[in-house]
Amino acid sequence: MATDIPGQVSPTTAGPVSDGAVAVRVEGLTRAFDGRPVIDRLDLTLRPGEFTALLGRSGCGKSTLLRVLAGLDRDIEGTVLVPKRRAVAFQAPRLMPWKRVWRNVLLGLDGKPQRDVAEGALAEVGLGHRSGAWPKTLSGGEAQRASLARALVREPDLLLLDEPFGALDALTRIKAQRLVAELWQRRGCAVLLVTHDVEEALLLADRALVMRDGVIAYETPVALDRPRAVGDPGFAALRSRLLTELGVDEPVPTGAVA
Ligand SMILES: Nc1ncnc2c1ncn2[C@@H]1O[C@H](COP(=O)(O)OP(=O)(O)OP(=O)(O)O)[C@@H](O)[C@H]1O
Repeated sequence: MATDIPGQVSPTTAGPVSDGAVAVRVEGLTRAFDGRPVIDRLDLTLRPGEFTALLGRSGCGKSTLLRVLAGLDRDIEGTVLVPKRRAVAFQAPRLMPWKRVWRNVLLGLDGKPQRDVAEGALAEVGLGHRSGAWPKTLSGGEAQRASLARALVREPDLLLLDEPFGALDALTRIKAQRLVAELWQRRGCAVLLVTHDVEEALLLADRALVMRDGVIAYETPVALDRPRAVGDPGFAALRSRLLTELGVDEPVPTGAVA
């Protein structure tokens, strides 16, 4: 199931990954820009069906890592093994304005465009009725759902999400988070979600990673029952720990004596 993304400098060999126990295996990954390594001998394993959130301060290399896993950046050293079937959705929905929504969903797929396949994916994200619409007539949330449908139609074993809710208003964002949780539970694919939002990570993920200094510097399982709520027992302790790892001090609650 795994496929190798060769680095420009000959990659080191990885162990067997097609045993079904691993969806992604990254070993000793390095990516430098202008001689400065942004990712520096990073190791990472994702299990099939696992929902993982990737946190980290701005500029730490989260998107760079995601682009490598998506196969969009091959100028790397180290070993990257990922499933062949993978899809990515970015913060900007990246719809082609001159193509109707259903054609956008099928963009880049091989074979004859099958509208019913696109409409199946659009229905899954609650957008079946907008299949024939032009992208400019969609709201921000609808465009983001179309972008998710474009990812789903690829039937990914690995879904890569780069801050897909970042530009949405608070209410639309909550709905989009619920949709992703539903899709993940239905599809059973591994998900790697890049987010700035600790609460979002804890609402959705099985495991949260913190990237720092070019590596995964901290990780924790998120062993909270689903569906989750911010007020759940255990939530606050995990949030506080993750914020500390991100170098953010939690505000002292109003009325508390510092
Ligand atoms: N194509 C590029 N050329 C040069 N530098 C780059 C390139 N892409 C990324 N970088 C640099 O690599 C570092 C990591 O960028 P990246 O976008 O991966 O960070 P990030 O953690 O996703 O940040 P943010 O949370 O702000 O989106 C930054 O310093 C960025 O300027």
